[in-house]
Amino acid sequence: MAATSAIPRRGLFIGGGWREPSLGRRLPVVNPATEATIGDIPAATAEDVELAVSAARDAFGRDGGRHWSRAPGAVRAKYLKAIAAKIKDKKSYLALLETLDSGKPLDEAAGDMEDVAACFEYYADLAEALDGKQRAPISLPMENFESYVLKEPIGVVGLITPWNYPLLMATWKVAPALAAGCTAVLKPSELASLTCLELGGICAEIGLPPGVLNIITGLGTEAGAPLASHPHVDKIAFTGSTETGKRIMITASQMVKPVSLELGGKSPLIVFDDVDIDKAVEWAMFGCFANAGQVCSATSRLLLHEKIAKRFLDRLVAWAKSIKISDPLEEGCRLGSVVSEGQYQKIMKFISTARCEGATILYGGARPQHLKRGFFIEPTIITNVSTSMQIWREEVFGPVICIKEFRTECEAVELANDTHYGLAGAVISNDLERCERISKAIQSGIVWINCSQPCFVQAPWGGNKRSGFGRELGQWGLDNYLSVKQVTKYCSDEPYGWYRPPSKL
Ligand SMILES: NC(=O)c1ccc[n+]([C@@H]2O[C@H](COP(=O)([O-])OP(=O)(O)OC[C@H]3O[C@@H](n4cnc5c(N)ncnc54)[C@H](O)[C@@H]3O)[C@@H](O)[C@H]2O)c1
Ligand SMILES: C[N+](C)(C)CC=O
Repeated sequence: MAATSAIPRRGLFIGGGWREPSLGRRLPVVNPATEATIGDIPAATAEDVELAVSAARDAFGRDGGRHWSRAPGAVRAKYLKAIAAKIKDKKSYLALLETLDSGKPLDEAAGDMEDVAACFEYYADLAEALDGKQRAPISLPMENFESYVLKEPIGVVGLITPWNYPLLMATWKVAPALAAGCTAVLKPSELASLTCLELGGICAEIGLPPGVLNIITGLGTEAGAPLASHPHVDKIAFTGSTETGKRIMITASQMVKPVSLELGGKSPLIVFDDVDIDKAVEWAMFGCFANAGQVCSATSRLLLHEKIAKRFLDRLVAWAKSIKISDPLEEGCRLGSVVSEGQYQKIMKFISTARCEGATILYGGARPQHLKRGFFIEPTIITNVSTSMQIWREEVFGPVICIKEFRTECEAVELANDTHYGLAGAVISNDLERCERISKAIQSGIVWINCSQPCFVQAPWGGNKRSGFGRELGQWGLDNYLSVKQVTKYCSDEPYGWYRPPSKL
């Protein structure tokens, strides 16, 4: 079957079924590796948001919540496990769609699908465990009172997600939200929505109660903004750029609506002079060239100890030259295209500005000569960078690494923290005590020691500073969708005794 004939034509997934968008508009889907239009997705607007929120609200309260929001966790777990099983069955097909939509190598997309299934399974287990954690007693200093805590689903949640790991980033929100008993409206990125729409098909196949998950595709301004401002949405969980995150926060503040924000980054990787250079080079490459550098936590600022800088850069260039850049469907591809023409232009502009500001493009910086079509960019290594340059300060979200040297540990930490962002950081050294010191000193939500980027569903994920707040994954991911209620009981037979009783008639 030709790859493009695999693109299904979907509607919006609302109330358990497919609907055409109210205004009948659709957006083209462009394969960024070939520049060919391969399909289209529905363009939802405020009218569709209204329908989706209403379906989610009905599902939340249906029959007093007995079938979903107040059902035993084991009931919700059964659905989450069924979704995971379907994802595994359809892994190759979903990976193909993800690659055609986003340009990422097929191997990477297949790995993402495994992570998607694992995330649904993980939150199925947490949904089952939730009931056993209810009514946790609180120890009080007064014997005539007893208190316990209930964890309740927040309500209808709006989930707005980006294009770099389309189905995986959506799953990090959908799985815990559903496990908690919330009902949801998911708005994936207009640049890559195909696999999220397929998730709608899977929900229908496994018989998820209608309205529990609704999926609306469309532009941020037309579909995302009305979702964020909707008065019947109880929380917004957002992953995307810091600029959009700020807008969402302003909108949500009007209704004092809780938000969690997973935003951009400009993360450092510090490499000391006591390391195996080739091993460290591979982590540096994985940290900034995997997924064509379109990774929120990419370690795109490389800090090299001056004693190894020259040797390290020679090896980095040699390794970078050996990366297979090709159509992402080709076996062994390790660098596909970036997601869109807009992203391609944006990255190229960053590179040309770096050059104009006096930085050296040590390697790459252009379209690979053997690829005449598609939004491909060579892995790009930039040196002679000063801390005031745009390339040092701003998130590129492309296969571009910039490098500075340091002499002392103190200088390395200062350079690492010289950013408004605070998502991740990494250190490579054989001195583990030094690594521990640095992991405490780096101002970020995630620190990797002797590696960069590994990500586990059990461990918390999220940033500090302008990288956002709130944590996804692990138990923290479930807590994002639970509201904590204190229940306190007076349990003495005696009157309280604060007021004097009125005299009897
Ligand atoms: N911290 C993390 O875990 C994490 C993970 C992945 C990506 N990211 C960040 O995401 C960014 C790249 O993703 P992107 O380009 O899709 O980001 P983006 O902010 O452009 O878009 C993200 C989502 O927000 C929607 N949106 C846009 N404008 C909106 C508005 N006014 N109101 C409501 N919704 C709106 C978009 O349609 C999309 O669904 C990078 O900055 C990256 O670092 C962060
Ligand atoms: C969290 N991760 C690395 C899968 C995607 C961030 O962009």
